[in-house]
Amino acid sequence: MTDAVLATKGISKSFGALQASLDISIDLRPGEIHALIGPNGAGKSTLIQQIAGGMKPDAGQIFLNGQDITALGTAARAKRGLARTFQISALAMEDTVLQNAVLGALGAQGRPFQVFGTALGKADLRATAEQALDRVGLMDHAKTRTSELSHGQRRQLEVAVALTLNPKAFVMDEPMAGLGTRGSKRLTGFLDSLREQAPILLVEHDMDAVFTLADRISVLVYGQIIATGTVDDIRANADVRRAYLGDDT
Ligand SMILES: Nc1ncnc2c1ncn2[C@@H]1O[C@H](COP(=O)(O)OP(=O)(O)OP(=O)(O)O)[C@@H](O)[C@H]1O
Repeated sequence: MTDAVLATKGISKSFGALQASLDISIDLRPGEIHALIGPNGAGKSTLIQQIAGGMKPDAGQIFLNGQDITALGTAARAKRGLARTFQISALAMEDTVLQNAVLGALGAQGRPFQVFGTALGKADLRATAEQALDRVGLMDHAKTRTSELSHGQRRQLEVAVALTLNPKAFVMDEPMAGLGTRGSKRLTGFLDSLREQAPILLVEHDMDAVFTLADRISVLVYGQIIATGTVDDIRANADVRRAYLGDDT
């Protein structure tokens, strides 16, 4: 598996006659943002779910830091440092920003059911949570109720919660969805800086964000990776232009 942080090897998954993933091998290297793009229904979510542990592949393996994690469930993968963000939001909207981050830190320690009042008092948990909030620029909003945050700030808070797990790799599912132009630009800048922390496998429809952020792009069409390469490689690839980007790009 060379030095890949996260890798799939020959992942396949079908739903009846529909082949949603076909022999997919991709990897995520230290410090990179690897974007996964493809038309609607190409199989991006299916692949991400198999990587995160919510869906079992019919065949193939998934490796985190060279270790085979295929048999592990979502929680076990998360504990090992696979941080999936931006699926249906797991934030507690009525709690404060700090409380959400502390809850994340609690989960990271395997104590998710500890009484909340006690948890906030625990200096180590609070320190972990505050450090994560500081990293994403939300410390000024620590006491703000989460429901009062903008969409973009909620995305940042989700990253902060993920950071309390000390992630080895991020898997991000459409972080730009629902954000306006300004919000997308801001989040793009933030994700750009986050790759130093841990590499990011990024599923995203916003091509401006993808072309700005991605070190490499893989293109998925009908369950198969048809190309992997740099932004320039992908822009110039005739198959990709035909299948996905349109010939006018
Ligand atoms: N649980 C399921 N049962 C049956 N078919 C499914 C299931 N999940 C996904 N599919 C089908 O698998 C194919 C791939 O779907 P998937 O959601 O992975 O695509 P996607 O690339 O994420 O699409 P989008 O960009 O619209 O989110 C689609 O044809 C979809 O209808």
